Amino acid sequence: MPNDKIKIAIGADHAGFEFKEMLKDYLSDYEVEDFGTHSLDSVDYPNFAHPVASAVESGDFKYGILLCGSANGVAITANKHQNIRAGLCWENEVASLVRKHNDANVLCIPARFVSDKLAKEITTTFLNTEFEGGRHQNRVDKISC
Ligand SMILES: O=C(CO)[C@H](O)[C@H](O)[C@H](O)COP(=O)(O)O
Repeated sequence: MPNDKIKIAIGADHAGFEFKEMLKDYLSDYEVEDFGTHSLDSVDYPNFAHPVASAVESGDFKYGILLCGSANGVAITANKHQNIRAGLCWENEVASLVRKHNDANVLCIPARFVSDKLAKEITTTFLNTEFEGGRHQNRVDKISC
């Protein structure tokens, strides 16, 4: 039987490690590949943000999820990749808008600034919201330089 689950690449630094583990359990309806980190030991977020961004950029994964303390480090890193649109989401409405308006393909969650309940809600919203296209497609097309 073909596996038609949506593929998600997930990664975090030490600050996002526990939320990453929680989200992996939460996302049982998806095929989730964990790009690390695998403990609470202090690590450097680019070591995980680059591989997740590359995995999405290659087309092997539909979405990426990245977590660090503020989510700025992982978002800045992921957005260095040409075809990545990584959005920092700290509440549900922002997660909805980053899909509807920006066609984001990487969700960045600030683990030190949201509850685990909100992190789950943000993730659900992101994964279930479609890009609206239209005027937003024109703008997304102008992002690359
Ligand atoms: O890089 C970040 C901010 O842009 C992330 O929030 C990191 O998780 C944070 O910098 C880690 O800080 P720590 O003091 O080394 O735990």
